[in-house]
Amino acid sequence: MGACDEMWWRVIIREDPQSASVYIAEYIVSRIKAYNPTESNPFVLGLPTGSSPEIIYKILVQRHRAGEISFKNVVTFNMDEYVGLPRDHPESYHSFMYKHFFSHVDILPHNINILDGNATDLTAECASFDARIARYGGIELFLGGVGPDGHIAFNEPGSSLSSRTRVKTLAYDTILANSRFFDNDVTKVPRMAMTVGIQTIMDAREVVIVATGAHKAFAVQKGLEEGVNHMWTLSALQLHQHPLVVCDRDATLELKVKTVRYFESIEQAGTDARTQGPAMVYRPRTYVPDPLPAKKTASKQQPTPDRTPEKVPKDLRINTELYRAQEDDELTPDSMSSRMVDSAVGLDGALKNDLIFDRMGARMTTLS
Ligand SMILES: N[C@@H]1[C@@H](O)[C@H](O)[C@@H](COP(=O)(O)O)O[C@@H]1O
Repeated sequence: MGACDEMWWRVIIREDPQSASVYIAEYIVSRIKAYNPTESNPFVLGLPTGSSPEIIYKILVQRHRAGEISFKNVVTFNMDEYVGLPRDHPESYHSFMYKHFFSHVDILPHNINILDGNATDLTAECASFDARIARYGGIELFLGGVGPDGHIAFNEPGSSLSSRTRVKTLAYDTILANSRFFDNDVTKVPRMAMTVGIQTIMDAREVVIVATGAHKAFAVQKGLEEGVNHMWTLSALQLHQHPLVVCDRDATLELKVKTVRYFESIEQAGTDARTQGPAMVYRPRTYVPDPLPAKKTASKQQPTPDRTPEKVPKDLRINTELYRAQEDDELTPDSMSSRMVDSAVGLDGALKNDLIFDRMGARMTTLS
C-alpha cells in the first residue's frame, strides 16, 4: 500500500480552550493562505456552530481586521441548521454565523451556504446543498465540533456512516444539551434539524474537530481509542485521510496516558517537519461526490450558486468583543506538509517514517 493510503489521525492538545482555539484559527489561516484562493478557484470551508467554535471565530475576525487574512475568495458551507426556526431567531445557525463571523469579515454573501430550515421542500434543499458542494469541487477543510455523545454536525448516535445531507430528528441528549440556548427549556428546542451527513464530512479533503471541556472527554475517548462505531459518529474520522482533533487538556481526561503521550510526541515530530520541510504542494482532490456540470458564464468559468444569495439579518446584535490572541510562537500551526508524504521529501528518513504512523486502533491489543 502506498504511503498516501495511510491513516493520519492527528491530535493536538492544548492546556485550555483559548489555546486550542488559537491553534485552530491559525491553522485555518495558514491553510487558506497556502491555497492562495482566487475568484475562480476559491477555498471551500465547512463551518460549525456551537459554543466551542466561538473563540475560533473571534480570532479569525481579529486576524482579518489585522489584515492578515481575507475571506473574499472563500466559499463556506455550514454543517447544519434547525428545522422550522425562523432564520432571524437569535438561536438559528444563520443568526449565529452572522453574529460571530460573517458580519465581521469580507466574505461575499453569495459565497455563504447555510441550509434553509424553512424550505418548503426540505429534502430538495438537502439535495441542492450537496449539489452545490459538488459543484465547487468538494470541501477543502471541514471544521466541526463534537457533541457530548460523540455526534458531529447533527449526526446523532446511530446515524448511517454513509449518510449525506438530510433531515434528522434530534436525540434527547442533544435537545437537553442545546436547551441552554433556549432558556433551559427543552420544549423550546426544535425537534429536527438538517445536517450534512457523515459521508459529506468524510468527503472533505481535511477535517478539523474542536473538542474542549471535560464534558467532551468521553466522546473523545470513544472516537479516538475505540473502533469505528455509528453510535459515536466522531469515530468515523478514523477512516479519513486527514483528520485533526484539537483538544484542550480537559477533553483528554478519559484518554489513556499512553494515548496522550503518543499524540504529543507526534506533534513534536510534526513541528520539526514543518520547520524543515518544503512548502506544501496542493494535489487535486481525489474524491468529489457526483459532480454536477458547472454552470459557466460567458466571461468567467467560476461556480455559480443556483439560488439567491443570503442576506445579512438586519436586526442582529453583533458582538464585536475579541479575545486577545496568545503568543504566536506556541501557536504556529503545523501545515499539511507535515502530513503529506509528497511534501515530506526534504525530511530525513527516520522522521519520514515516524510521520507515516499507523492509527491507534492498530496498536491496541486489549480493548476490555
Ligand atoms: N449541531 C451542533 C454541533 O455541530 C456541535 O458540534 C455540538 C456541540 O456544540 P458545543 O460546541 O456548543 O458543545 O452542538 C450541536 O449539536
